[in-house]
Amino acid sequence: MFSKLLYRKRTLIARKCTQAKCHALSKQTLRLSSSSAPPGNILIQEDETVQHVKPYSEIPGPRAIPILGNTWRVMPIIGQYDISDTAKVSFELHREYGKIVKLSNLVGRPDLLFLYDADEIEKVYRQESVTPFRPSMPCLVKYKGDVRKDFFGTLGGVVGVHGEPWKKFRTTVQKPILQVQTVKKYIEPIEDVTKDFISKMLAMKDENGEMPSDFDNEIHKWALECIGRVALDTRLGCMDPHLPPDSEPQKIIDAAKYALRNIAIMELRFPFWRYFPTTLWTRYVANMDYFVEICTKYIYAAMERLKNKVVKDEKELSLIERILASEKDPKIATIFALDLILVGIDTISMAVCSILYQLATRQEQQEKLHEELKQVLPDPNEPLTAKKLDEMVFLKAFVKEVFRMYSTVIGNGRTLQEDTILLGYKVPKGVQVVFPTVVTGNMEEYISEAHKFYPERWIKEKCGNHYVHPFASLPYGYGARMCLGRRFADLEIQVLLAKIFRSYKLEFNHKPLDYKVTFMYAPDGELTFKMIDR
Ligand code: HEM
Repeated sequence: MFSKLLYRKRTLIARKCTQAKCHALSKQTLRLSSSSAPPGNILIQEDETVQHVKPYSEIPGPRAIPILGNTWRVMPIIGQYDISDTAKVSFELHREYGKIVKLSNLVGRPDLLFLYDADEIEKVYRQESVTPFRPSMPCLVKYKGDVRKDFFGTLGGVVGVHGEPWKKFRTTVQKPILQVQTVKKYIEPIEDVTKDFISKMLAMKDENGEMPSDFDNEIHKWALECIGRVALDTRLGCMDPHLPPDSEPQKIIDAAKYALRNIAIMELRFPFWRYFPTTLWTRYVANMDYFVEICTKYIYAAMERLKNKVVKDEKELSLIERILASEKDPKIATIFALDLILVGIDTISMAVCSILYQLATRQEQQEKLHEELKQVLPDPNEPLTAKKLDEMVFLKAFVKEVFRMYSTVIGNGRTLQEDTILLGYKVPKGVQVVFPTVVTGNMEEYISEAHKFYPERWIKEKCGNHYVHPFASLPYGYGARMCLGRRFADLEIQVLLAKIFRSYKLEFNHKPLDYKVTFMYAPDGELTFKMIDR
């Protein structure tokens, strides 16, 4: 039995969607923490309708079986949900159970609560504390806090770290990495990397003018070269046309893929790795150790360079040099670099795979982009500037539309820090709430003509009556824990698209590809784009 609760619900409020500059209708309800709630099981809305607050146990969802709970559902062969296709699972749960779905009794982890209501997602985000808890990566928590406690000590970084230690670290690094001035300094270096990448693409064309079957790995190399320039202050040499499989860059890419792409398996299937060193866990640790070694090597080299540098103004310093100059302990820069490299390769690479595939299969839209680029860059060889990037309005809208329709990160989430009423159910603290943006970003209720690929919906002057709920599609998350690399991710994507599509056309003349989740949601198959001179 649960106690009786009584509270007021705010009425619907119509408001302009700030993100899309289009109007969105949103309703908000008040949070009800167990301590502040008056007793009762009735919820009175401002329009005086009465609704009952239902217990957590009544939330619909797949039924758990004894001993194996719901874990069996994600097991190979016997499970009904394929863990490698979490996007499909997200759609299936919504179709079968509605806007709130509970996956309970998962062995070794808290319940997962899938929430498909943008207003309620907004509520959870807006009510989060100054130390939001993103439920992710217990394997990384074990690695940083247990296996390599000797290295990390009390400095865990930001990824997989929570509470005060997270806040302290994030406060130290957030200002430099999110400052527009810092990001602008990297336009030229990122453009240099991208020019090298395009030369490489031209050299890679086969007799049909197509990219090789492992072109996605080439995109990973471009992404690593960019992030290496930002987080390690070095050019790692990924653009070398003859990189052997055991080269340092390829080993970093493989390690990042391994660390991220096995997370779902380690977290959702029976967590044997918690109790004894499984093969998966042993390889995970070896990969993470490799990251520690690489980051230590390059950050100490950057520190040595800085010692011999005559600096007149802080503005002359790179991102890493700023952190090294302001923090006594070089481990802060090393652990920061490790977090950025760990999550900054696969995310952006898969986003780029998806965006290029969408452009290559939407020739009309690609022409619009080319026309815009011709206007902003009449001379294709003139260097990019912040002002020119600002003027690429259609380019940015196209990227947002890909993120909305094919959400690269299929969802985000928060562990509730307090009991909360969600869609009329009393959800206890500790439950992990999942926001499946891959589904909410495609719901007609929140996005007009959601099924239509329409980049203009993101352009104020062109969106007409289209509305976008501001919490239906949040590619970089929201609030104090929002993506730390978002400014660099946007910059890298913009530079790449501007450089390719100003001078070349991409086509994809093969069977359409399905989307699938590895760690990110991206086209599943060979990206053999045909590259044609303009
Ligand atoms: C298109 C590419 C990317 C997407 C879609 C993306 C998306 C996200 C999302 C959804 C989160 C969780 C935010 C939240 O909990 O509210 C996140 C966190 C994070 N991202 Fe990104 N990201 C991308 C690229 C990058 C890159 C390139 C870097 C590094 C340079 C990066 C670094 C981080 C870090 C460090 C966090 C953890 C922040 C924290 O917990 O305090 N991301 N990202």
